[in-house]
Amino acid sequence: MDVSELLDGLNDAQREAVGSPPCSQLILAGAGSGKTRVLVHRIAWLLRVEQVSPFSVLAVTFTNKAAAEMRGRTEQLLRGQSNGMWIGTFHSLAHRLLRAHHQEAGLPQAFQILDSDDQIRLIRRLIKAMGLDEKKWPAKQGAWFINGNKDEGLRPQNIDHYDDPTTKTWLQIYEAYQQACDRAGLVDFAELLLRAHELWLKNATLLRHYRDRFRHILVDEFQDTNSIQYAWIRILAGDTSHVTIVGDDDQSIYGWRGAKVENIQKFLDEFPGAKMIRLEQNYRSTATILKAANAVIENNTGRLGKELWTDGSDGEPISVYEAYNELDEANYIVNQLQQWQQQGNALVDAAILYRSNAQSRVLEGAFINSGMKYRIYGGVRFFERQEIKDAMSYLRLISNRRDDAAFERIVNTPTRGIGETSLEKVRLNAREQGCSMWQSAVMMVEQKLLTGRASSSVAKFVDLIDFLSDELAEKALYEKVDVSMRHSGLLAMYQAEKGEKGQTRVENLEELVSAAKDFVLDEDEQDMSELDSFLSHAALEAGESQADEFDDAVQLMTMHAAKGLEFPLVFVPGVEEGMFPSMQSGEDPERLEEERRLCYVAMTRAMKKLVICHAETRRLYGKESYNRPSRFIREIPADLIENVKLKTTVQKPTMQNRFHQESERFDASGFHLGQRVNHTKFGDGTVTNYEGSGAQTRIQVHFDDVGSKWLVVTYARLTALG
Ligand SMILES: Nc1ncnc2c1ncn2[C@@H]1O[C@H](COP(=O)(O)OP(=O)(O)OP(=O)(O)O)[C@@H](O)[C@H]1O
Ligand SMILES: [Mg+2]
Repeated sequence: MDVSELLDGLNDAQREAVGSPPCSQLILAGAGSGKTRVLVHRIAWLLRVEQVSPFSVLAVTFTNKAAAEMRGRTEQLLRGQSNGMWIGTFHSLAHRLLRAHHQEAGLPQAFQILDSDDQIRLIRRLIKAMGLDEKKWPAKQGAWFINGNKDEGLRPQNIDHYDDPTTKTWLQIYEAYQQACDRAGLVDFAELLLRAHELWLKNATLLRHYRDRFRHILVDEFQDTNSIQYAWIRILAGDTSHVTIVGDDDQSIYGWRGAKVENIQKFLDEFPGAKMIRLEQNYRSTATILKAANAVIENNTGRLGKELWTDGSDGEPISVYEAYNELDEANYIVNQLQQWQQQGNALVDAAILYRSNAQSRVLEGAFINSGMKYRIYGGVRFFERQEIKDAMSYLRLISNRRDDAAFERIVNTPTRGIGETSLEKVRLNAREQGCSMWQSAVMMVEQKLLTGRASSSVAKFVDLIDFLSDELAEKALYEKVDVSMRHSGLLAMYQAEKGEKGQTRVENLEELVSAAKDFVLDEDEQDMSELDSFLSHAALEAGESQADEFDDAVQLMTMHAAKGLEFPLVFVPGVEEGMFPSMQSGEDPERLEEERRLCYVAMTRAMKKLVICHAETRRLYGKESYNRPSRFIREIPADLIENVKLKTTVQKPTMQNRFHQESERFDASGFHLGQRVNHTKFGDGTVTNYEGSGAQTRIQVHFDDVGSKWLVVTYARLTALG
């Protein structure tokens, strides 16, 4: 057998990691040093050379996208199927386990996943039902408390409240929430992991079975595992399995969500035989990018310490663009991308990585204006869109009547004349009876506990769901989706919604039918109903694969979502104090260091060219702020930077250039962003924004006395000052 291709194209340290006999290993190395590549080759090596059965391999990665890639690349190296291997995220693997052993885990067969949005809604309702003031007890904070404790493996009874009244109340909320979830057969993301862990703690036979099976466990991005994830791997491995972990302490960016970089040290303590391998050559980035990233991360303390070098060329300097405001920044990026395209490059090779999702809106605006294609990872993802969640809720309720979150979402969507008062009665009754909303509704109709109109509306809703579930029992999955959205009136409701938005929603619903048509059960899920499997996939994979996957489009995502990925051209907008590092982290040394690691992650995604932008003023969340460039820019050695200070200019339409719009760019007689101007009525001000072109150009001026106004340049009779 020719296995040389498994080692060809690897350096010595990488070969050692890939080709050693089965053992536990820690591969600790910086960004772009080939950790993920080693992991994939290692799996292939175990299967092809060590003749390990694919059934004995469990591999964990960070996103579904990475998991799909890992499976694809392994199959390529194996020239065939990797059937039997478990590859996935912690969440998807835990989910798989719970599906297979729902009884042992104390879950109903049709249990559903509660996503974070629904989780917050449920908590909000419970807080209200407990008679607490929502302002003092925000649902989001409740979710934080609950998830944070679950990530540490803590149930309410394990948490000490030290007689602190605040903690006591949060605990009560946690308890009420857990009861509601258990009653409804709902499992949130953190619960997936906690239950999967408890399943093994409680069930020795099951644990033994899986321990015997998974003799080879491999974990990518190990620096971002939290306590429960570590515990889950630890108990599964026991003393017999070989565990390979791969990580980089400098890329630990989920501390805020409970990730523990200390798990690396813990691993070394608990697997004393583990081999430690360091990779030091970076194959991803130019020397310039690498030097810059190294210089930034050096400002952190307590690092495990790694040196990265490359024998690649210096490449281009890092561009730092000083924008006037966020619109100027977006326009600049679009311009640069147009040039990139003109040079014969593909858009898909470029990415924009931002600190916060809210930054994408302005960028999207600029892309739409210019007609350039873009794809957002993570924003409002397909399966998280309102209309999709509505449609899925019908399916969820058809599959599981106890799903209160689904019930709440659709009982009056489209409107059926079931008011908040009646619903409140149904809720109250459900609480008193300790039953689901559905049961409570049925009971109240039967016992005539609701007023006439509400009662008949609720009865109709109950009949509708019962009818759908009978009618659709034998139908194909896509028909279930199609018929339920038509019959329930959901489709008609969105068809009646006017304008672009309504149309997009209808298109999305149609897309959902196609998604159902394309859906195939995984080989290991054959014992599950197609519908349940579809619902879980939707919740777990929300949007990671998008409809327009094959279009050439710029990729937009948060820095967090970019982990493990690489792109020839990377833009990082909004690198300002208060944005990045964020306002809250500026003062707190630990959080500041996590922001710096995030900066390191963002910079090291770039292969050839890195462009950093900052704006003098920025409007975000409806507020205007004036920010200094981020300290992270100052931490980059000046000789690696090329400063760009091209302010985008606004075209001033004159009678002449209405007909020759392209011909006249701004010159000394026109306006540009930041320009001081005078208006006969409003006085002096500064140009802060513009949109449109030619005679339609509108500019926004912030007047010293009367604040911001939008003006059509042609009519505004503005004069330039200075
Ligand atoms: N020995 C090698 N020769 C040539 N290219 C390599 C080698 N090792 C890795 N690469 C390439 O370098 C790039 C980075 O590799 P990889 O993504 O595995 O790094 P990583 O350490 O996992 O990075 P990150 O920390 O960002 O996850 C990839 O394009 C990979 O194909
Ligand atoms: Mg990687």
